Amino acid sequence: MELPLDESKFDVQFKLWAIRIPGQHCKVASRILDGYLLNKPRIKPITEDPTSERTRYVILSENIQNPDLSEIPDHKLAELKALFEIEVVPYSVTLGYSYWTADHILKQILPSGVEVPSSFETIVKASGPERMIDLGLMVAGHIAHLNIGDELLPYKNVIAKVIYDKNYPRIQTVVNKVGTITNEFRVPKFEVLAGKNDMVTEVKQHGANFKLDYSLVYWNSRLEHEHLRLISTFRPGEIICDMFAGIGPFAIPAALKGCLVYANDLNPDSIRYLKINARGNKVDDLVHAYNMDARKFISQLMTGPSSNLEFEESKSELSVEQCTSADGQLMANDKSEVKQVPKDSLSQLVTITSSCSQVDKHATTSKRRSQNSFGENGTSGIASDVSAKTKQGSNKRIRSSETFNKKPWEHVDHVVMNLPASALDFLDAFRGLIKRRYWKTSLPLIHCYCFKRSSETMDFIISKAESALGASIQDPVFHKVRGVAPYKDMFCLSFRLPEEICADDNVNGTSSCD
Ligand SMILES: C[S@@+](CC[C@H](N)C(=O)[O-])C[C@H]1O[C@@H](n2cnc3c(N)ncnc32)[C@H](O)[C@@H]1O
Repeated sequence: MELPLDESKFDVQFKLWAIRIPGQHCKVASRILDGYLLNKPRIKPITEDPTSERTRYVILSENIQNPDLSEIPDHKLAELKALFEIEVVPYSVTLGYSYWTADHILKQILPSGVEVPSSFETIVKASGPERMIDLGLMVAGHIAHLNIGDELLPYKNVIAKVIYDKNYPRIQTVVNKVGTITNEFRVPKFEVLAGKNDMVTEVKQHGANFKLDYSLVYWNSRLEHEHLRLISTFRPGEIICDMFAGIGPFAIPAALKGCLVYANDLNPDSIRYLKINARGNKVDDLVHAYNMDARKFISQLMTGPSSNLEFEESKSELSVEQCTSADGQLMANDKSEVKQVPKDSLSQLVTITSSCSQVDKHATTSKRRSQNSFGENGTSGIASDVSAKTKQGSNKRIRSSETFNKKPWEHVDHVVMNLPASALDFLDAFRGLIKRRYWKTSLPLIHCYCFKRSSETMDFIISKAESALGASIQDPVFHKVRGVAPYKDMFCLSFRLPEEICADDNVNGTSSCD
């Protein structure tokens, strides 16, 4: 059984020497003794003299072991003696649990050979975006998420307590992932090891705020840079289709940048939070949220006007605030009106936000969206904020309006598919989907996330994608997102949808893919 943490075990007493000096000489004395003073983080080497208000103690380094100060060069001592009479006194300092850093404490608790990362302190110091540190530790809002391996499981409570104690109040809940993720929503099971049992938190990423229930929806702070990278390739006014949107880490920032986003997720809780976040970030008019299987979503969205007639009709009926139930059927509107949507009807393709045909509204929205921290025109990230803020003029707004007037079976710029374990398989949904007789411009760019084992080649990944699409891919671009295991990396495969996937909608006797 795991023993409780005995904090007194970390007490370390330092027996030191100090010089008692008149208060007015503190500054000059510390200059003269530079290099010979106690040098410990957060401990001041000049301190009160408990016996007199007129004098101070200058605490000397632990390297000074003799009261005759023989380790200090004579000329420095002579300089001091010219100012005041040197009086050396014993001084003892006890540094305890509250003083030591998390990595210092964990190094002492955990078995030898277990590597405690030196970067552990980043969790304390990180004031900006969430950071990943070792021990399987990830931070989302007030939650520290551990992924403790079998070897360290006997120490899980102590590890959690140290993380909690050393990072409170920034961290208020420490959880450990239990078992492996088996559900299709990619949400782990957690046990709370320290702090309050509160899994609803808020995360800020590059100017957007995300609210989420960490126990109900997928969230991975380690994808922050990838979200930013991909979004930086979107331009204001573009139309984005996010097939596996989660709570919106692509969708919301893209909308903040002035894109129109069709965002879908199978998890009703993700869609509930996506809507909350769209509204919280004031982009609910640019984010259209859907709750269904991605294949069904993309085919209903892009097939053509016939399937979307009902899609359009259903939009006005449905609502904003809630859209939850196990099968995603039960939806409630702003005024808490609850509607039952017939299962398997086209009405499942429900937009939960206001209509995308409000062109004027979008024009102004695009203007407003330029006031955010996302880069544009392929520039990466925060550095381009300033240009995004200043450059976006009326031309862009007009262009945005025109683009937003197009239907998703006429024009989509980017399709995001972030379900790395199986997104490649979902590419079959594009076979025969787009009808050239409706489609107005070049086909969309697909950004399909996947895992690649070290035994696999890029060609193998492409051949998987091509066989799902039933067409060959030109000029594929691979971007390595991150290593997920020693022999497994996550990649983003980007390519333009090949013309061959267009439906053979040979209405007038000619191929409409021409
Ligand atoms: C890896 S997460 C990505 C979420 C988000 N795009 C991000 O970058 O953080 C994959 C998401 O796909 C959703 N999902 C899983 N299977 C799905 C399916 N068949 N259709 C639609 N969404 C699905 C999950 O609920 C989850 O939110």
